[in-house]
Amino acid sequence: MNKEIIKIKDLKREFTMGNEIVHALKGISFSITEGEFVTIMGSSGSGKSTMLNILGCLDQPTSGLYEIDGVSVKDLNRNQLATIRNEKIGFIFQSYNLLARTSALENVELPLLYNSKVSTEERKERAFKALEMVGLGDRMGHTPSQLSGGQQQRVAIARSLVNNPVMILADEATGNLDTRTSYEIMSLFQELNEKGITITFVTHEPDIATFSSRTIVLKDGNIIKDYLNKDIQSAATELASLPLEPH
Ligand SMILES: Nc1ncnc2c1ncn2[C@@H]1O[C@H](COP(=O)(O)OP(=O)(O)OP(=O)(O)O)[C@@H](O)[C@H]1O
Repeated sequence: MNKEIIKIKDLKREFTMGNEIVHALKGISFSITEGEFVTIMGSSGSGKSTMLNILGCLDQPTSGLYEIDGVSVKDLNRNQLATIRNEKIGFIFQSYNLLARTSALENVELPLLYNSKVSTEERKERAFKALEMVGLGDRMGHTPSQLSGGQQQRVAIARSLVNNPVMILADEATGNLDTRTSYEIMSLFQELNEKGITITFVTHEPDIATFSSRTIVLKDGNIIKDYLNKDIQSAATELASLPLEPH
């Protein structure tokens, strides 16, 4: 059986707004095992960002268990959380978050700059290999403005891979791309997943979710569906039956 990368049990996140308590996550439980490609989907206000922030160790739950790669994040201090973020998770954002005047290769090298055990030579070699994995080996000297949106997102994906994280966490990673480029990026995620990379992808777009192998649907802070996308047709049928409001 594959290793559990994410384990969440009865996870709650509450926010205080004046005299009111907002129950953003109402007692969620699920696991993600090594090699899975999971979409967390839901309409606006369903709890996706709250979930993502907790998964990425940017926020802590009010109660419940969250373990990543066997480490319980509860009670970890700031430095320990930062180490988990740097070493165990590769982040990908909607707006790529690349340094503007810096080449693709240097952008991909960034996560390794903080690792004193990696020599300059090894850093460049690993960054180049990551760029090759996303099909941009021939663009390593280009700055972001010399690349298309899809290519910029590929650089960001290479950057997320370079540290060999246990999981990639993508936040609306196709949100700035046209439909064709979005599908190309999702096909790239599928290729990476076939190489064994564990992916958790947050989106509000049902057609994007069909590229993953499993979909977890949130509504009002609860999981209302958690199913395997055995094929595109069954995924589409499942998604069509969901009570999702437009975003
Ligand atoms: N810092 C906060 N303070 C108070 N309430 C919050 C806070 N963050 C989120 N919430 C509330 O928690 C609920 C879930 O919000 P969340 O941002 O996680 O939803 P979402 O699915 O990511 O929505 P969107 O797709 O619009 O970003 C909402 O009711 C929201 O208003």
